[in-house]
Amino acid sequence: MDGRPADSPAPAAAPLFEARGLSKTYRTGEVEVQALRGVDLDVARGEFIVLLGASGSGKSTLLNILGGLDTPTAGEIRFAGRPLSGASEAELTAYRREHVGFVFQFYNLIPSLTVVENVQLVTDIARDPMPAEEAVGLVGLAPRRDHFPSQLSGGEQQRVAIARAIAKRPQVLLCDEPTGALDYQTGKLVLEVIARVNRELGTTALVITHNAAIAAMADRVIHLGDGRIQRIDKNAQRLSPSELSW
Ligand SMILES: Nc1ncnc2c1ncn2[C@@H]1O[C@H](COP(=O)(O)OP(=O)(O)OP(=O)(O)O)[C@@H](O)[C@H]1O
Repeated sequence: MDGRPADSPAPAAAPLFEARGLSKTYRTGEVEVQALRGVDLDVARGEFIVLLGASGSGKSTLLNILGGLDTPTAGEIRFAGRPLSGASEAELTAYRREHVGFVFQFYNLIPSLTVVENVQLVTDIARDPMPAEEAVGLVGLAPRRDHFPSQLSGGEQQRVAIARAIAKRPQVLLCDEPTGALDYQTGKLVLEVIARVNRELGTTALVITHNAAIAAMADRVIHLGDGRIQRIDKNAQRLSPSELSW
């Protein structure tokens, strides 16, 4: 992507992500929407970041560009020192497959497969996965490993989705409103799992939420507004989800 062989070591000191002047304009017929307007951001390896902002402020657009699901209209984005902007579709697909775990509001599990089989879908094709059973254990679902999604609660299904996302040992976990469809207690359990993955596996985590209380879990809180970073708060101390209330 930048002239170095794809498997050459990245500069050790490079942040995991470096975004410079990142802009995104969507054009639908005559209508133009500027979803991002010049975002500059570095994300350190192992960081836990929460993204807050009103509906339409550009949170998902930013997350999708970081995850290689979308491309910027202008600006630069680097992952571990290598540019993602300008990468081909095939390079972005390889990047997503090897390095990025996604968790969305809805779980997208295969109904006819058990918990462990849903995770094996990923471990079967990943380069250096953990055993599917280990991922299922990490999210606390070992006793439910042979159950089907319809036999699980929403929070349990979301934990399967997290197990599926982390089983390939991605460097980054990108979560777009992971607790959006869950009640309070269940949402906390899911957040505990994301915090555990960040802590125990060192996986960098970026979490979009509408719930400002969740911000206390993060190392840094990025407030987006109108396609721009309005403010970045740093937490001196991170709280665990069990210490949060909303
Ligand atoms: N594929 C698209 N085509 C056209 N406009 C889009 C597209 N995706 C996003 N937008 C527009 O870009 C802006 C930013 O959208 P984005 O989804 O990033 O916001 P968000 O902060 O994640 O919002 P929400 O909290 O509602 O999910 C919005 O005005 C949205 O309508």
